[in-house]
Amino acid sequence: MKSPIKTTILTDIEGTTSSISFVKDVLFPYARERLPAFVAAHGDEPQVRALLDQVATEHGTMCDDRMIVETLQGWIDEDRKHTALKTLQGMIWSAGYAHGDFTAPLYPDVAPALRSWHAQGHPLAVYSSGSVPAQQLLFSHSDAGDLAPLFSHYFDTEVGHKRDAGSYRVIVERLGRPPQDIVFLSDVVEELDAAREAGMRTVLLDRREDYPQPRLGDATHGHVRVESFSAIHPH
Ligand SMILES: CSCCC(=O)C(=O)COP(=O)(O)O
Ligand SMILES: [Mg+2]
Repeated sequence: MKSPIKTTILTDIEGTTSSISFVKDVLFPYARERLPAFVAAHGDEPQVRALLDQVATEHGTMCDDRMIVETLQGWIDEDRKHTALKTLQGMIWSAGYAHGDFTAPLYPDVAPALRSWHAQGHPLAVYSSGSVPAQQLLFSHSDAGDLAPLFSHYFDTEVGHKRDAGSYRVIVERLGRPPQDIVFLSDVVEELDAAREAGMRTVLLDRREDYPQPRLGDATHGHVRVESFSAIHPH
């Protein structure tokens, strides 16, 4: 008998697998503080220079490295999901993980669910504003061990922004699955709205730690709402 197609699970990171506080209070300050030294040490490397030049172009005026660093630090403070910033942050976090300055905490329900879904044959993928290398670092240095091999695909803002339906259409194309066979997990209703517009199924993660007021009724925008991965049973 032909085995049924298993739902592909596409997950967000911040507020879905990992607390907002880990990203905002650990990762972002770590990158912010080390940006000046990182740019001084690596600013002449072609890949880093190209990213810094993108920032300078966007800044609009003649910009030296000090101004570029200040611009990037301002973007970190604003939580801008800019692809060049996210790539540079990932490079700085790489050293942080390598030096053991931090590991990546996951909500306690996440690793058991990911392992179980993987064992059942569900393809797993990530879509986060953090760069693909940053996503891989996070899952390979999780408090629950190396989970990176569980995922077959990683997507970042190279496919587009998370609130644009077009980004999810690109992901559908790259996953090679019908959109209705993909379920997107996120804590942000605007992201879920965009995924639903592209035809995906959606689940709102409503984490009590990050969202003390439960989002009920109209606030869920009609998305299935759960508080834990353990309440998700894909087929
Ligand atoms: C890859 S971990 C860092 C996450 C990050 O930089 C970020 O901006 C969070 O975005 P998400 O799309 O995971 O909510
Ligand atoms: Mg999120």
